[in-house]
Amino acid sequence: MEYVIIQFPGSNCDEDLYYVLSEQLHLPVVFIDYRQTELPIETAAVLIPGGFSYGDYLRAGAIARFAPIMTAIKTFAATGRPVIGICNGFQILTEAGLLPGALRHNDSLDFICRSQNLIVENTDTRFTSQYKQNANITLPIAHGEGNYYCDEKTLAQLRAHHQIIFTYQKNPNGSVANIAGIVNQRGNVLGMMPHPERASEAILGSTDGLKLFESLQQSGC
Ligand SMILES: NC(=O)CC[C@H](N)C(=O)O
Repeated sequence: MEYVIIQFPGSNCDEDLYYVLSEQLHLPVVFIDYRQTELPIETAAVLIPGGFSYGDYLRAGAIARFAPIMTAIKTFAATGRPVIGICNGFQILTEAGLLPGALRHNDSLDFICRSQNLIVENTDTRFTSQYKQNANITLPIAHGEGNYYCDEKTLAQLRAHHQIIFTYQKNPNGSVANIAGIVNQRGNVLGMMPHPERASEAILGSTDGLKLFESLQQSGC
């Protein structure tokens, strides 16, 4: 089985993800170009990396959602297998309708790049099983459009189904309910603004991100 990293024009965290999965966890990983129309038959999980797909023109993720590979990703997600979108990947997943809500410009209108303290709100997922419930972790954030928005009804549904996975300890961007990461109702699609791949090795200052990929590995993918 292979871990598949999607490369869009403007992706810039694809190599970081590749490094963590292949060099640190010794998992089989392949890159798939956004112009492809199919995923490998042996795909274990799809990872959409951070970056500035299509230069964030119109709205981050708004053009990438029309890329040829997105149809195959939707079909894959519909089978219940795991899809992770990190930062720009989260933006693409909301634009594509695979996750509810939207990512708006940070309320400060500044691009924010710094370490951020988070709370792991739900460890009963295939992405977070290796964390302790309510653990305080530190991951980097780096975004201009990380301000998660959804309406009251959607927020109530997210809460009712325990779909809020990560929250900010101190809200950096105006996100509704301090939301930093969510899953879909079925629990197989995760979107998060912080970057676990940038916190997966001691030399980077934090290894708090590694558990996310270890959780996925432990889930049998
Ligand atoms: N590192 C990222 O993926 C963030 C870039 C993102 N497109 C933004 O909101 O600015």
